[in-house]
Amino acid sequence: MSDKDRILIFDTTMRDGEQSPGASMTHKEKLDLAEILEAMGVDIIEAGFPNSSQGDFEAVSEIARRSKSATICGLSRATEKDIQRCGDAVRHAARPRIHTFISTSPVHMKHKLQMGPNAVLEAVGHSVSFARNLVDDVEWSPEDATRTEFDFLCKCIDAAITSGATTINVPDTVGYMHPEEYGALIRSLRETIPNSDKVIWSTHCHNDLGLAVANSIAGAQNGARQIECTINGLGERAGNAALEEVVMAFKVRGDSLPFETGIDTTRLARASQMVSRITGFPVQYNKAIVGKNAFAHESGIHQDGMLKNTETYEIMKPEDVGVSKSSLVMGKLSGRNAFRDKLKMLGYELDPDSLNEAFRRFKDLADKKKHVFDDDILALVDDQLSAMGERVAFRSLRVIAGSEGPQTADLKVLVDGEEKTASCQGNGPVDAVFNAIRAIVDHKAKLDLFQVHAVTGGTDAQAEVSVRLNGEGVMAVGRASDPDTLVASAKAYIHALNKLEARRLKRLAA
Ligand SMILES: CC(=O)SCCNC(=O)CCNC(=O)[C@H](O)C(C)(C)COP(=O)(O)OP(=O)(O)OC[C@H]1O[C@@H](n2cnc3c(N)ncnc32)[C@H](O)[C@@H]1OP(=O)(O)O
Ligand SMILES: CC(C)C(=O)C(=O)O
Repeated sequence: MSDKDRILIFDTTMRDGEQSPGASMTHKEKLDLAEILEAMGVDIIEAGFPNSSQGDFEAVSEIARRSKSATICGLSRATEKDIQRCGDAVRHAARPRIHTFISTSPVHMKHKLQMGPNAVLEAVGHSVSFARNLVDDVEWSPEDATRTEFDFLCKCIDAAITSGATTINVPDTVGYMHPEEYGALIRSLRETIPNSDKVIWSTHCHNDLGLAVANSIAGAQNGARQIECTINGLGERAGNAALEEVVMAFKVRGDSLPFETGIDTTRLARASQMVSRITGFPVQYNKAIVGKNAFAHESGIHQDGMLKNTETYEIMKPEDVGVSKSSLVMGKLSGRNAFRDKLKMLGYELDPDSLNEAFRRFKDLADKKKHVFDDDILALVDDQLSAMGERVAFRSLRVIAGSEGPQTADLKVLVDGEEKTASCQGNGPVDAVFNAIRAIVDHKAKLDLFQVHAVTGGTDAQAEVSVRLNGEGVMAVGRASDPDTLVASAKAYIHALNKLEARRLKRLAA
């Protein structure tokens, strides 16, 4: 038996989440999402606001019909029509719940509802009793509870409990509270209101100050046993508490947060991707738990630590949230150990000198290029290995190109270790480069083929150039890559020339 207290996870992605501008979901998308949420172990799914439209009514009804284990809930104002419609939708579920609410703060009562406190108090009792006549499970929320006068809040909650509410939710509707305050509010309400132990206390925190998850946890620490949250923290304005963050906080910090949920955390990443796809809201790269970078490490010192023991920089395993593995992202901050590991993964084991040279070239490339992909590294090492021991070695190139002309290439190479330079014009920059090579290394071979490919996507992708030379019946293909197409062209030509020379010598020896 676990000694941890069970926290009910109430997902409101399809109700409060759908209130994010632009996040509306189709009938089919809601059904698919409900299936994922239920399979993940969400205890209560708030599937919509049935009286808001015929479409939402049908979606909530169908989700209720298809539900197996989860409680299916709908939201309604404190009006008979809303509550009746909500009851009609959720009644198809094995476990139906009506959630009804009314504002209790002075600003909401005066300006929005245009009702006095007594009328609101009366509406609380009436709405909850009306809902209780339709279903046994009724949740009541004082909207804007955290800006409500404490005594009035207690009166309203007392009326809701007396009228049959089974869950009391305490919304921080405008995300105004900080954790200590919110926790203290939950505790004071529980300590003040009669029969408070007969209901489940719930949190519903908005993220206007970025404190929604922290406030929800403070709520749990002070007696709340239901947390209302959404996948990816979706929701009105800055959103709600993110389900994945709350759940993983309890899982990872069980030592000091003695709570457990029924969530299968290995399904979190998939749910996040699905919500992002449905709503078209991208998940922020550095979003906790489900962001693209949540398990990615780029700097050398971190990568080195990760290679030695993943616990150095990860407090949870990526597999625990449904991400297949951590990634060491190769970039300008990567170190030699991570680079060596990456090469090993790609099938290369270089001697120390070659590794140093490859690492130097990799850092050069990373300075020029934002993302260094595996294919870039492969091209770079292939390039280096094929250039080893060659007679002609590329040193530098400066090209004048563009519409003004004349296109000119200033080339510097080493031939048998001796530096040679040439400056040549041509019919276009590539022609100028090849003319410069010909001017330095006299040869009769003809250019048979010249091809350029982008190694990866993006305008900063490396160019991979292939050059085929035909020297009196002996063919040689040279390849090289570089972010600069002209440099890659020069290197590929030189590579082909070296191969041709090696073959010619082999022939002579034979
Ligand atoms: C904090 C929250 O997230 S609350 C939930 C927000 N969700 C939604 O609003 C769901 C989508 N909403 C809708 O589809 C529509 O607003 C409806 C169907 C609910 C109501 O539509 P309408 O009847 O056209 O009213 P409208 O939206 O213009 O105004 C809201 C009315 O409800 C009243 N109202 C607001 N909350 C409550 C409440 N909890 N109980 C009773 N009345 C309420 C307002 O005072 C206003 O009344 P008025 O028309 O007499 O001024
Ligand atoms: C209706 C309640 C629960 C709500 O969404 C809020 O106050 O933010």
